[in-house]
Amino acid sequence: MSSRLMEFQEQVQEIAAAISAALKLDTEIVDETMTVVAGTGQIKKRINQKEENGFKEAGFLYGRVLTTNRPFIIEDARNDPHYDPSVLTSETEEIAEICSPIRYQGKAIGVIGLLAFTVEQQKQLIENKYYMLEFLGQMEKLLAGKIAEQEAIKKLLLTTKQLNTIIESIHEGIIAIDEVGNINQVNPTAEALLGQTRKTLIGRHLSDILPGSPMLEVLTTGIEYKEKEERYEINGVQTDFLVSTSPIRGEQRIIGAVASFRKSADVHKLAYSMTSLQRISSMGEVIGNSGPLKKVKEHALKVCNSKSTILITGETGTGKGLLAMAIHNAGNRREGPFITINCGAIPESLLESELFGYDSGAFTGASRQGKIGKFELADKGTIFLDEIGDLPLHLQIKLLHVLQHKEIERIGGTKAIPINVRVIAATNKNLEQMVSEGEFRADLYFRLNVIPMTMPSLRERAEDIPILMQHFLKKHLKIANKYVEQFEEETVALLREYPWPGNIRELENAVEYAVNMESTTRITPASLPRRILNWKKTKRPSSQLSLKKRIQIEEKRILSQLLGKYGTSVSGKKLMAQELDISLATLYRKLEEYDLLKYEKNF
Ligand SMILES: Nc1ncnc2c1ncn2[C@@H]1O[C@H](COP(=O)(O)OP(=O)(O)OP(=O)(O)O)[C@@H](O)[C@H]1O
Repeated sequence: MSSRLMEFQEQVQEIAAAISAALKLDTEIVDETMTVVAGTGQIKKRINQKEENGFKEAGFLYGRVLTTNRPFIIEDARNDPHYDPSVLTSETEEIAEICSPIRYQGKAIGVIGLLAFTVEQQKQLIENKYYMLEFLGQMEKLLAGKIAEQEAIKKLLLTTKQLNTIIESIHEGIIAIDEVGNINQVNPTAEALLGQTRKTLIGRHLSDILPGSPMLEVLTTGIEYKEKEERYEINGVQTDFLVSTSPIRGEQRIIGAVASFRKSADVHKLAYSMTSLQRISSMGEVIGNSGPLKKVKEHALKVCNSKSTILITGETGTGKGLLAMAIHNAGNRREGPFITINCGAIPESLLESELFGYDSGAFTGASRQGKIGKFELADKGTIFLDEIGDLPLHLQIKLLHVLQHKEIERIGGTKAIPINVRVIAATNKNLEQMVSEGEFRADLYFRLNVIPMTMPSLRERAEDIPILMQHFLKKHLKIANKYVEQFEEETVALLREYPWPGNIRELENAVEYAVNMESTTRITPASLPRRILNWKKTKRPSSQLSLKKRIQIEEKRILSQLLGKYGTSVSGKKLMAQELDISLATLYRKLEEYDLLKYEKNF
């Protein structure tokens, strides 16, 4: 690191030359390392060399000035034991010198010396020594002033650089305008949000870029505002921003304003991701290895990157919501939001604004700033419309419009907002029947049903029950902080037989209940919910079923298993028929009889 004096060597040299010219003596200026920073006449050749070998402690002249922080007058250098001994060997030829420390903030940071090389100069120096000391004092002040100025500039440059780095890297758009409203600074985020480069923005009047911006009013009122929702057309698209603006005050008046802004939708998304309890769910979390479930999962992985609408049907609690989330997380939208809306759980009067949002002042009581809807929130992600069968008819029309035109209109809004959202809908209702009864629009049904999927009921995938039981046991032992080793065999047998009308949700609840009730280390049937125990009591034991029924149960089990093995393509069915040694027609009849053809939808 160079010394303070070295940092502006050029100016120091100018001062040295000015002193020399005024006093007709050679001038030498050294820094605290005793390196010659500037010099005139004979000293010039010593510039950048060290005086007294740079050794302050030797106690020679400059070392003494620096360590004692006071001036010295040497009237006869050759006979002064404290002068640099190099004069004795005639390496240096000065014969008298007056020198004074250069102080900055009280500390000696260098020495300024006036040197006499001739007897005449020596005489002049001795005669005017006090005047010269006084003069050196003035020069010292001048140098200290220069250093202070230089340091202030350095500090300012550093602060400006730091501020610029902050502005450049910040994730909010920043625009600064001058006192007449011309843009004089923008950061890269502002360029991205406004869809224009710095080159095209700087120098333009703000009203050309953001017409009607209240930022201009701040120039006259001087009143700042925070987080105001403002709408501008950016490259032909209506975009809402949250803007905060502050005036920049000069000595007497406002000399500009600076605004920071973000896209409203991004702010909402951030708030959503920070507050949502949404779990990360992958296809691996859809537990089960049974043929029917495996097929669904394989199908889901095939369509996860497509933009087409998926309609998942299946009984309540079969994992439709879980599958939707897993599809989202497996696909190329996984970085985007996954937004769920339960069309059956939200009062009809609120559902429309929940889905589509509303503009400020759309209706009495509407918040002044308007509200973003779930479709906008799901931009670049997936919206999961659960219980779609409960969507009222008038909203079915609106949803159809959204699916067809890929844009939404907020309630009370005048402009269409384009959206990029993948729709996954789910229902446990029979939509086809609802369509035939006029309760669900046929056109919407077909729009939704582009990729149909059916979640099998737990009864149809009973072989998954043990693995699900283990999964939920582990989960709820952890939550309840309990220790239970296993299920009693009798418990497993009972849970495998139970028909599970509430499917996996009911199974999970049963395991959770049992974990809480059980006081031994194995889960006994007695700890199961009463409903399941009562079912056992009232049910006819399987051993009492007729032979025909028992054969049917076994036949269905074999058929489902082979469907899982060969798939439902025609060639798969041919192989199945071959293995079972029956005709293809008989196989079809049996699949129909046992309601097994519906899995075709999953392929
Ligand atoms: N295969 C599975 N593996 C693990 N957990 C599952 C599985 N399927 C469902 N679950 C769990 O069961 C519960 C019910 O699932 P989900 O809510 O997805 O069902 P649903 O079919 O959407 O129900 P509804 O029709 O009532 O909305 C959830 O807690 C879910 O995590």
